[in-house]
Parts: sequence; C-alpha cells; structure tokens
Amino acid sequence: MNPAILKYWGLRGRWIGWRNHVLASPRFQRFAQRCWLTRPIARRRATALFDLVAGFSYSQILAACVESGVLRLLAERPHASAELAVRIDVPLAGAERLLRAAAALGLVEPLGAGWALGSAGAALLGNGGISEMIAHHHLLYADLADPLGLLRRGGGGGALSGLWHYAESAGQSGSDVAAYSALMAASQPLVAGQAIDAYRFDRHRRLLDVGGGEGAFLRAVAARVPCLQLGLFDLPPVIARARARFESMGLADRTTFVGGDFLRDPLPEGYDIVSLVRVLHDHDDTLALALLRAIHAALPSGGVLIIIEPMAQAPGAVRVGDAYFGFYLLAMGSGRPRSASEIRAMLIAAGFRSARQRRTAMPITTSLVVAIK
Ligand SMILES: C[S@@+](CC[C@H](N)C(=O)[O-])C[C@H]1O[C@@H](n2cnc3c(N)ncnc32)[C@H](O)[C@@H]1O
Repeated sequence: MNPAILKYWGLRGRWIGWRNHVLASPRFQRFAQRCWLTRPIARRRATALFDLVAGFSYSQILAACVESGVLRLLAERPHASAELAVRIDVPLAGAERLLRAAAALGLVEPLGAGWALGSAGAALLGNGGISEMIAHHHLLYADLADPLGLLRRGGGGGALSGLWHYAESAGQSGSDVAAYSALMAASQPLVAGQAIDAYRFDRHRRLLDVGGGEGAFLRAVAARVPCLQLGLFDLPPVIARARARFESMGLADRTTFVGGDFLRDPLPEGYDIVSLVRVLHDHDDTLALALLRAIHAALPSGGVLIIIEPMAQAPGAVRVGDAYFGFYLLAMGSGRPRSASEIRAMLIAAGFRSARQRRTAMPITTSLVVAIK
C-alpha cells in the first residue's frame, strides 16, 4: 500500500489493509480450509459470505412459502408432498423442490414421508406482521433490481414509493391509504410490545400518537394502561379509518381523533406525552427537525416525546437499520435510518432539555429514545 495512504489512515488502516490482503489470498484460503484449527472459522465465514450472495434467492423461496400458504397448511398438521402439491396448486416436482429449499432455510422440516412446519416457519407465523412485510416486498425488490440506478437518482420514483405516495398528496387516495395503513397496523405488534416493556406509560395521563396510523400502537398501550387518555393525529383519511376501528372496539370515547398534516397544521396541545412510532425515519432531516420542533411547541414544560423505530447503528441489529431500512427508505424516496445519538442531537437542536436512549429486548424491530421538554 502507498505509504502516504497508510500515513493518512493510521494504524487501523494499516491493519485492515494487511488483514484483507491475507484473507483474499488463495494460498491463505487453502491453508485455512485444510488446517483443523481454522477450518470451522473458514466454513462459517464462507457460509456467511454465500448467504450475502444468495440472499435474494432465499427471500424469494420465503415469498413462495408465504404466498402459497404452505406454512399455514403445515401449521395445521404435517402433510405428504403430494397432498401439499394439490393444496398449493404446484406440480409435485415443483412442490418438492420448494419444500426442500424451505427445509434448508429452517422454514419446514422433513417428517417421515412428509413435511412438518420448521422452527423458523413457526416463529414467522407467530408474528403476523412478518408475513405482511414479505407479501409487500415484491414492490421493494422491483425497485432494488437496479440498486445503483436507485442510488444515483436519489431514491423513490418506483413501486414502493407508490404505496406511500398518499402521504405526499395529504392522503387523497383512499385505496393507497387502506393498503399502507393495513400493512403498518399488521406489523405494529412487533414494535408496540417492545416499547411498552421498555417504558412506563402509566406515569402519564394523556398520550398523543403522532402519525399513529390506524391506532394499533395506541390500542396496545391502552390495553396495558387502562386509565390513559388517548389522542391520535394522522392525515384525515387515515383518521377516518382509525375512528371506525376504535368505535367498533368500544375505545372511541377514550380517544380524541385529530386529522391534519403535521408538516403544516399545529399539533393538538394538552398531552403530557407524545409518541412518534416509525415516523421520524420516513422524513428527510429538514422535515424531521421541523416535526420535532412542532412537537416541542405542543408539549407542556416537563412533557415527554418518545421516539420508537428501528435505528441505525443499533448494537446487534446494524443490518436491519443500516442495510435493510437504509435501502427500504431509499426506495420509498424519503427519510433515512438514524442512530440513537443522531436522534438525540436532533432532539436537543429542537429544544428538548434531555434525550436518552432506553434499552429494548429486540433492537432488530425497535429502538427507543425518550426526550424531556
Ligand atoms: C410509517 S407509518 C407509521 C404508522 C404507525 N405509527 C405505525 O408505526 O404503525 C407513518 C404514518 O405517518 C402518517 N403521515 C405521513 N405524513 C404525514 C403528515 N404529513 N401528517 C400526518 N401524518 C402523516 C402516515 O399516514 C402513516 O400513518
């Protein structure tokens, strides 16, 4: 390596250069595969690298399992291949190919002459939101077919941005509102449970969920904290759907519904805690900061803002924040995943007196930052 480069990047740069030189060398790779001491590490690393190479194929096998309903059928009881082939309307050879592939991924497992649900399949079915995510991923993957093109044009403009485009037109399109809100509501239990375990909402009297969609987060908190008064703010067509849902569940008299655009309209006052669940990362920095300032203005002194979303650089979940959501939001055409420390800095810039991160059990779905005015 050029000594000037080594000087600029320091000791760590020198170490990385040397390490990569060794790892890329066919001679070292052959040695690592042959030596009993390094063989397990070499195999692990080769598998991890191959998983990166083959990730899209795995995702499509998963999509076929969800779309065909094969996992649900196996959750009812084990099935023989021929029976499954008929039920999912795929020729026997195709069904067996899918089942073998799904078994390799832990989604199903062989049982005698047939097949049972695998442990990863059972975990997936136990979280309804995951199937919904998988079902809409064809939009994301269509946009990611040309990742460099997407990066060069700055994101958006594809299939996924169409799904949430209603927010940019202040919720004018009813069918888009329904599809997007339903997806959000289905995946909300993955998030709400984590947040409720990590933060004591029973310290508060009135909770306003801004960008709260159909109110799935509010309903989850309401079930845990019966005396909390609820407020829901979202675009008017989303609020109409939420109101109907709350009425059918007998929760409407505990809840104030406010339809509006949080980028233009003032937020309702009189709440001692405001939540922003999977909203901040949807917006570019200028709009995100404006939203934090608007919430700051609406809160009383000592009021709390709680930000709940998957975050960048979350220990143990960097792939979700930086890789998955980084590109998901790029395809959406707006926003970016932020680390907890970036969010804390934005909160202080918006006028909050303190901002702290709270631990959650599953940063893969949920990280949490609490700010006090
Ligand atoms: C990613 S969804 C999150 C929904 C919900 N908080 C959740 O976690 O399931 C973003 C929400 O923000 C709402 N939203 C987007 N732009 C908005 C705006 N300008 N004013 C009010 N709500 C908006 C959307 O309608 C949607 O319900």
